[in-house]
Amino acid sequence: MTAQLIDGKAIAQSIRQQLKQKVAARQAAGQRIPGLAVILVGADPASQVYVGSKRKACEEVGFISRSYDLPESTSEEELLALIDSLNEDAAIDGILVQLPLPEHIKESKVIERIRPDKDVDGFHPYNVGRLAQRIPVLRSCTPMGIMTLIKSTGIDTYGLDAVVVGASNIVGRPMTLELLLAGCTTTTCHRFTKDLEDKVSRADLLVVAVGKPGFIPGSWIKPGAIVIDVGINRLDSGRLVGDVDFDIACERASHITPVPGGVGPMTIASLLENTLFAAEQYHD
Ligand SMILES: Nc1nc2c(c(=O)[nH]1)N[C@@H](CN(C=O)c1ccc(C(=O)N[C@@H](CCC(=O)O)C(=O)O)cc1)CN2
Repeated sequence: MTAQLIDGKAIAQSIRQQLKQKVAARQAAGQRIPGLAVILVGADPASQVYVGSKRKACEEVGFISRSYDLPESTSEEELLALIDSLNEDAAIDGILVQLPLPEHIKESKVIERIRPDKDVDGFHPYNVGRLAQRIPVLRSCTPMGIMTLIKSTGIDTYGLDAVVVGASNIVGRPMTLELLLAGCTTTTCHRFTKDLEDKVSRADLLVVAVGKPGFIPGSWIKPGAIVIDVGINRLDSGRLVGDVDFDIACERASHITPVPGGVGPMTIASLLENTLFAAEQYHD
C-alpha cells in the first residue's frame, strides 16, 4: 500500500481563498473588516517565521493586521497592559501571542488575560472548557486544522481507535478533546506512557506531536491507519522532517500528512477562520 498524501498546503490555500471572498463581501456590504493583532516577544527564529506567515496570510485575505514586536526584556506587566488595551480596541477581533514566551513571563497568566471572545488561538480555559463540554466556539488552531484535514479524507471518524502522542496544551490535549467530539475512542500518550509501541500499533488514527525527528518508527503504523504528523524538525542538512518515519509509514498508512505542507499551513488557516468567527459571532 502507498498512502494517499493529505495536502495541507492546498487545503489551507483554498480556505484562504474562501475567506478572501467573505471579507470582500463584507466590505461590499459596508461591514467592518476583521482585525487580528499578532504579538511576538523576543527573537526566536522559528517564532519569527511563524509570525511572519500569520501576518502575510492575514493581509492576503484582507484582514487588518496589527503587528507588535516586543523585545525579549519586555516585562509581564507590559505585555498584560498591551493585551488590556487590545481587549478594549473595537477594531481588533483577535489577539494572538506567539508561544513560547520568554521564561520570565507566565504563559497561563497571559493567555487568561486575553478576552475569551478575542482568543483566536483557542487556548483560554473558557474556550478549551467549551470544547470539553461539546459546545466549541473558538477552537485551538492546530487541532482544528487537523480535524479539517481528516474531514477532507471523507473517512467516518465515529468508533475509530485514535491515539494522540504528546500532551501539550497547544496540540495534544485539545486534539484529544476534538477526537472525542468526533466519536473516536481516544488514548493520549505522554512521557510516562508505558509500551508506546503497543498503543501506536493499535491506532486507526494516529496524531503525533512530540517534536523529535523520526520518533515513531514506520513499522509501528497499523496497516490502513490515518497518520497525522504535527512535528516540524529541522535537520542539520536544513531539511524539515516530522516526528514519524515518513518513508516506511507511507507503505503502511492509508492517508498521511507530509512535513512540510501538512499540518503547519492548516494552523494558520484555522487562525484566520477563528478571526472571522470572532468578528461575526461576537463583534458585529
Ligand atoms: N500562539 C501560538 N503559538 C504557537 C502555535 C500556535 O498555534 N499559536 N503553534 C506552534 C507554531 N505554529 C504557529 O504558531 C506554526 C508552526 C508551523 C507552521 C508552518 O506553516 N510550517 C510549515 C513549515 C515552515 C518552515 O519552513 O519552518 C509547514 O509545516 O509546511 C505554521 C505555524 C507553536 N507556537
